[in-house]
Order: sequence, then structure tokens, then C-alpha cells
Amino acid sequence: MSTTSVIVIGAGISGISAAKELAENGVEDVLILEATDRIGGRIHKQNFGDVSVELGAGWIAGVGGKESNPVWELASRFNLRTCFSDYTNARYNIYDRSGQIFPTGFASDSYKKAVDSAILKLKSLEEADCAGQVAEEAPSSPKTPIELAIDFILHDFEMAEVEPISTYVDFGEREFLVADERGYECLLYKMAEEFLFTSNGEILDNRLKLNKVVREIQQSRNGVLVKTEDGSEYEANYVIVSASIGVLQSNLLSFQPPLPRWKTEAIQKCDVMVYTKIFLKFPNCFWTCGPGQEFFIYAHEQRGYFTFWQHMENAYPGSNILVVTLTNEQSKRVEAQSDEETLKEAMSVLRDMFGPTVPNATDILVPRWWNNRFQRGSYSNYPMISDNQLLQNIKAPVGRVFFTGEHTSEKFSGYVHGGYLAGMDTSKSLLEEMKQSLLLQPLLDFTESLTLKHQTPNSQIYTSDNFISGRS
Ligand SMILES: Cc1cc2nc3c(=O)[nH]c(=O)nc-3n(C[C@H](O)[C@H](O)[C@H](O)COP(=O)(O)OP(=O)(O)OC[C@H]3O[C@@H](n4cnc5c(N)ncnc54)[C@H](O)[C@@H]3O)c2cc1C
Repeated sequence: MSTTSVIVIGAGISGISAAKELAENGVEDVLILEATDRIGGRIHKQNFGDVSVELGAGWIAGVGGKESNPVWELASRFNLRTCFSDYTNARYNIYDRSGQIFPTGFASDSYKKAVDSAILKLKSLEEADCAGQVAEEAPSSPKTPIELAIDFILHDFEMAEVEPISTYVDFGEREFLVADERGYECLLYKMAEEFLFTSNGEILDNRLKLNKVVREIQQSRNGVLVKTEDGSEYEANYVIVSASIGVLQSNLLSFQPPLPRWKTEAIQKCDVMVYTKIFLKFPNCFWTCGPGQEFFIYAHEQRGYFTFWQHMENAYPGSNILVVTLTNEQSKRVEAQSDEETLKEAMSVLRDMFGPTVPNATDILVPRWWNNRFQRGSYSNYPMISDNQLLQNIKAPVGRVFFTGEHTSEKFSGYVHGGYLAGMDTSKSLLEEMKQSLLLQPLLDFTESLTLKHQTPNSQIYTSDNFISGRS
């Protein structure tokens, strides 16, 4: 069995950007093992109703600010077709269950109240955190359908107005929806072309192996052995794991020796957000399509029940497609039922809003991120009060095993650019480690030759307590 320098587990944006960074810095014998039959991970387009829709990441968030978003730069370089998303009017397109739109003043007041209450809640959480106490529940928690709908938009949807979010502060507040037949994922293919052998848009390089589900990562003082579900084994000096936080929380991957407690505790503490975009195709367009009408909201007494809607006429005119976004418990509920049941629920909501003559949808697409064993959710969700140690522990390497992915990004977790930058960062740390160990190698060889004769073969395996970690 030949030994590669680095095995990268996972070919999403962070895995590809990590491998590219290594290759560009002289570490070309990289092996990428990807569980599925494609690269892209949570960036995934599918043909639906004659256009390309994005089941995972759809927007380039954070554009137009003082710094340039690197993913926006990639998109510009490769002429990715995008469409500006203007959310400002969404709050004035709130429908109640009888199809009435809430009057502008009322919607505006409710919105302001919700923002104020969210700010208060955050402040009281911060104060309680400083004092080491648990915050009491805010007195004005949302109760009416419109309050619940606005609360959902503020907290579960990315219309971040409440807390300063690095993406918007650093890169700008504008968001662009990817509307390109090649899909958002073409950015990954373009990145791959720069360091892997490709022909006619296909990656033919045997440094990328698809359909390789990693199940075990075994490390010793001398290297790492990676075992896949099909019985293959691969050896490397180092491994970078880019699987999602949801996968790390599941039992898909096992580590030998087991990961230390500080690591597993940090992984379990991070929340996973489930975010589902359901696509519905119609024979014709029955919704309003003018300026400021792209996004609309349904207010229901159950929080998050088919709340947030978008039509795709701006992205693909004439496509007659609507998208409704569900999150967390609603996502899990819908994933567990048949698409026919979900279609029935969605149709009933649409008939509440637009009347009984709404035609039946001709097709529905329900992605299942929660039940996908290579994802187990949509993206990481760190606690509202930032805990820097938690993040440092999640991203810290354990011996020869390094960790990357959007969940390891200090400032941009949850986003495509977070994954992209995290991949580069992790590889930079690994390159530093490789440099150090090259310098130290003669000394290590010497000490090893002195001690080896006193050791049994197994004593070379690390125990979970004596891992070297990058933690401070
Ligand atoms: C529905 C949805 C909407 C989103 N919307 C946006 C958005 O609009 N804008 C935005 O910026 N971000 C958005 N995101 C988040 C964004 O998609 C992610 O942050 C980013 O793509 C994560 O990249 P990654 O490389 O960290 O992880 P992934 O893309 O998950 O890559 C990890 C790879 O590892 C593979 N893998 C897992 N386990 C194994 C194993 N055992 N062996 C081998 N391979 C394995 C997986 O198959 C996957 O390919 C969204 C995500 C979802 C799901």
C-alpha cells in the first residue's frame, strides 16, 4: 500500500479548497475520498421543472461591503449567473389564513417590536452569561400568527438584522441568488480544474475517489490508516476531515484511538440547523410578480408552518416555480412523511393565501438533508452567545487528524465562504505542522532508535489522553 502525504475526507467546498491549497504549496500527493458520486456536498443543483434549482446553498451572502467575499470573486471570475435578492419588502407581503395581506403600518410595527424584543433577549442572555446565570424568558415572546411569522424570519431565516454577523459586516449586506444552469457547484469544478486532471468538464484524476465512504480513521505515531465501507484501506501521513458537524455527531466515522473528551464534547455542543427548500412546479403563475413581490410570508398559529415563500420568476422567468422554506422541527416532520402529504399541506396553504382556484402543482421536490447520512443537517448553528473555546476545540487537530468545514470557520460558519476559507486555513496549519515535523524528523528518528528496542509494537499507538492537540 503506498502512503500519500494527506488524505482529505469529503469533496465539498472546504475539502476541495483544502486540497487545492496543499497542491498549490507543493503537496501534490493528496487523495480525496468522497462518500457520494459527486463533488459539491451541500452545494447541489438538480434539474426541476426545466431549470436548475439549488437544493443546498442558493445564495452568495455578503456582497457589496468594504471587503470582497472570496466566493463572489470566484463567481465573477467564472461568470456565474446571479440575481439580486431584495428582502426589504417581504415584511409587507404577509398573508393571514384568509388570504388578507396585513396592512403596511401594522406589519411594520410588528416587525419593529420583534427586532426590539430579539435585541432585548440577546442583551439579557449576555448579561446572564456574564453573571453565570440562566436568562429568564423574555416577557414579550411572540404569540400571534404575525408575531410568530416575523420571529421565524428573524431567527430561522437569513435576514440577519438582530445581531452583527461577520458575513454582512465584513463583506456587505447584499445577497445574490445563484441562477445558473451549471449550478453553484460549477465553482467547485472550476477550482478542481486548477489542480486536478480534467477533460470536458469531468474530473479524471485518480487523486479524487468518489463513492468512498470512510468509516474508520486509525492513527499511530507514524501515520494514519483510513478504512472505507467497501473494504479499501489507504495510508497517509495526515488526514483532513471535512465531514459536516452533523456527521461528526453521528456514528458514521469512528476514530482509533477514540477522540479525546474535550473534542467530542465540543462537537456534541454545536447545534445543527435543518433548512429545507421545497420546490413546487405549477402549470401557470397565480401569484403576484411585480417589484418587491419575490418573497412573501404566510402567518399561521404554528411557528414555521410553510412560512417563507419565494417565486422564481426573477431567477427564471416563465418557470412557474415556487419555493417554500421550512426549518428544524418542521423540516424533520416533512422529511419523515411522503411527498404527496407535503404537497397536500402546501396546496392548502397556497389556497388559504390565493383562493380556491389555485391549480394543483404538477411536481414537487423535497430535499432530505436531515436523513442524509453524509450530512445530518444543513449547517452548524453556534450558540447565540459566542463561546470561543468551543469553536477552537471543534477546529483543533487531534494528532495527525485535522478538521475543516464550515463549522470550523471562526467568522463565517454556516456559509459557503466559511467552508471555502476554512479549507484554506486548515491546510495552512497543516503545512506549518509538516514543515515543523520535517525540521524535527532527524531528532525524532534518533530518539526513536534509542527507545524502540524497549517497546512492544502496540505501544506506538496513541492513547486518547496523550494526543498532541493544537489547543492553547
Ligand atoms: C439547504 C441549505 C441551504 C443553504 N444555503 C446557503 C446559502 O444560501 N448561502 C451560503 O453561503 N451557504 C448556504 N448553506 C450552507 C453551505 O452549503 C455550507 O456551509 C457549505 O456548502 C459547507 O461546505 P463543507 O465543505 O463544509 O461541507 P460539505 O459540503 O457537507 O462537504 C463535506 C463532504 O464530505 C462528504 N462526506 C461526509 N461523510 C463522509 C465520509 N464518511 N466519507 C467520505 N466523505 C464524506 C459529504 O458527502 C460532502 O461531500 C446552505 C446549506 C444547506 C444544506
